[in-house]
Amino acid sequence: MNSGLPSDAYDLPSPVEQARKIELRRRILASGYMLIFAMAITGAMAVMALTDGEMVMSGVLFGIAGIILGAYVAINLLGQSGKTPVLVGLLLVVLYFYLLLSGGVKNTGLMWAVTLVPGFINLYGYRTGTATLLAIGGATALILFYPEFPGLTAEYDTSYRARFLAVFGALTALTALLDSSRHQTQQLLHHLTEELEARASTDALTGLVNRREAYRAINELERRDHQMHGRYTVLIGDLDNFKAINDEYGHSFGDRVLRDVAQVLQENTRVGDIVSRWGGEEFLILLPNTDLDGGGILAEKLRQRVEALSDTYEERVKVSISFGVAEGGAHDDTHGELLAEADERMYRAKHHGRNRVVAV
Ligand SMILES: Nc1nc2c(ncn2[C@@H]2O[C@H](COP(=O)(O)OP(=O)(O)OP(=O)(O)O)[C@@H](O)[C@H]2O)c(=O)[nH]1
Repeated sequence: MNSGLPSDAYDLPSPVEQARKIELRRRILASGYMLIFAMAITGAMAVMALTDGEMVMSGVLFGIAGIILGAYVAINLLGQSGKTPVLVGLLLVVLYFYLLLSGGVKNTGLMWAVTLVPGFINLYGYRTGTATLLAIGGATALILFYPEFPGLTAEYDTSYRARFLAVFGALTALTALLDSSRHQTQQLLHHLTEELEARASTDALTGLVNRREAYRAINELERRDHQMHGRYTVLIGDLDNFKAINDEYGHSFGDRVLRDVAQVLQENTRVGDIVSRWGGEEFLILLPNTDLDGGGILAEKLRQRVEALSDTYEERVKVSISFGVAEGGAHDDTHGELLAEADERMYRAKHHGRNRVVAV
């Protein structure tokens, strides 16, 4: 049974998928900027240390700048991936702890933490970013307040340590708050976009795919057809004497018939098939990987099932449908010609007495 809009029938990325890809690209881009920034600052600090005669510090900082440069070049040569932000984060953490322990140039190393906070939240989002920063903050508190922590050569006085931790915590909280509201707005936008997409592609009365979406699917099938030399078939079905049904039993009964017919069409087609409401009482069914013979057999089955609907109503109504069938895949045809052919066959079915299938 075909239970609605097939996800694999035509795989254009949805706006939400596109937004997610953009978000990942943004993070990878942010990683690149962070590396360039870290390299520039570390290089500048190395030069300052050199001019102050702090040869060891200068050498280490030049070394770190070199590693960052190497990472930047490697990432660009090997191609950026979702793992890039993790690698960049690791490098930045190593640099941070080195500066914390050594004090950096003139004991200004801790200032690096100011860029670490927005940087991490930008790289990992507010949840993972905040968790990572809390872990870094905890480790920093341990290093700063553990009596004679091994490896801590920098000298910070007690109020400086306490103030640093308070600023680090406040900065993390504020940045996380800002990013979480950005995240919520983004989620809301994703949700609204999905809803709008669904509404814009669905027929409100029958729940079938609408004409706009059917066109999109035909374009996609046509594109695949050219690429993969596949074939597909279209059925155009039009309810017979529907005006008379409306006139005799009322518009809301007509609506009920339309819904029932839509359900019959969906229940008797495959998941990859696309059943759309093409117009008022007209339906278009797209059958990927199906030839004219297969399409004709299905159309005949659908015709019989629609006819059988008549017995399900208390009203003495006769519901029937006429189908025109045409096959795509003659590679010089455009879908315009294909639809015109199916339409012309459907009108011939009407002309020859209705409630029938014409496939040649
Ligand atoms: N109830 C209802 N009727 C609709 C809807 N959309 C279109 N119609 C009606 O469908 C009828 C179509 O009439 P016609 O185009 O004359 O076709 P027909 O009476 O089915 O005759 P043939 O197609 O020649 O068999 C019109 O009366 C439209 O008002 C709808 O959403 N609900």
